Amino acid sequence: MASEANFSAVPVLDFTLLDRGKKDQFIAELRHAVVNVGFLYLANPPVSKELIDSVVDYAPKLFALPQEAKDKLVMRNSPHFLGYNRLGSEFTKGAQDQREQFDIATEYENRWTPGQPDYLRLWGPSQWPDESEIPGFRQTFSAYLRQVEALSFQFTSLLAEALSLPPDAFDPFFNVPKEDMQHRGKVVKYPSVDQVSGSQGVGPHFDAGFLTFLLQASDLPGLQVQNTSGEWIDVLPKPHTLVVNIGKGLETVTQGVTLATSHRVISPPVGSPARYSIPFFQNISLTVRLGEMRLDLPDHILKLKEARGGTGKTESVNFSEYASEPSGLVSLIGRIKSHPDVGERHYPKLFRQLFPQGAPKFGDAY
Ligand SMILES: O=C(O)CCC(=O)C(=O)O
Ligand SMILES: [Fe+2]
Repeated sequence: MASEANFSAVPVLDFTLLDRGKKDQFIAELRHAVVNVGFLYLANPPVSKELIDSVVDYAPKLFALPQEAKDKLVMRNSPHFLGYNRLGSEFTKGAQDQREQFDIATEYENRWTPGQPDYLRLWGPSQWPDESEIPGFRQTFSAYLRQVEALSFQFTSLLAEALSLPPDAFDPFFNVPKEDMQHRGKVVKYPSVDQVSGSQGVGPHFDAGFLTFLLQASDLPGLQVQNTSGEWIDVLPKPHTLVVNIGKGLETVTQGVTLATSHRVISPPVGSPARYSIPFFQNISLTVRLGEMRLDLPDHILKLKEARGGTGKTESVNFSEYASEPSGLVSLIGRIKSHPDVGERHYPKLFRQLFPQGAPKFGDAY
């Protein structure tokens, strides 16, 4: 019997159903999408169209800055793993990813002092390009990330309802107040396959945290998600949508009822322009231990998982620590594995525990 999770397309949910007296329909569609697919398009999201147009417009301009200006913002400068990475500096399961990227984040003032756990240093200021080189970039991206942050919290309430939980059921995973948190974003460039060495934009991986909200900033194919039969399903760009997907953290706390789905990006075809994307990764509090925070899911919801049958094909690495460690440590370990050069410089002790033989040449994206 074909399990329901052998989806052949990513469902589209229209956010305006909520304002049109059709919340029940939205919630039912959301339940189906998070349980059986782990990915959805959110059409007409409550994010300003002007801001979306503006960040899409800025993306190529950011990468067109002189190499020297980009290298000034290199991630190695930052204990918060924020900043620039050149093409080819990340690997996924041993194979080189063909993408260039800037990690940025919502504003956050770091209050770590020596003696406190290292993972409390994970959040902090972004490295922004010079205002004179790309005027308005910082303000525009900060405003965009703020709006997606607000959406992300609204979305976790809707998700709670879809799982027959009270709307505030996910609150214990966030800081109090919720605004006292940092969420991460990226601006990513995938050059066409003839410009790079190989077609792996980014290899198959799971996202780590709670929810990801992805803006596909080019009208190009490339993003694909894997169903439980192992087939790769295209997630072609659709105007006025964000792509939303479940991270391993959320999958863990929902006891696997919601699905973190493996996905990858294939480099754009020969001769085509570069593909740009702008993901937003919703974080959870650095201090929560997910293993201690099971949600009280009702039986009829737990049964949806059995009805679904299988889970994704891609092997999951890096997430076993969620069972016992604070989420901040899980994230920090993931970041050091992805960016060993940053780890070696800013977290030498933990770096040596993870890599007793010294630095690998490249880090693993996941
Ligand atoms: O660029 C994309 O479309 C997806 C990127 C992605 O999956 C990631 O960076 O985690
Ligand atoms: Fe991803």
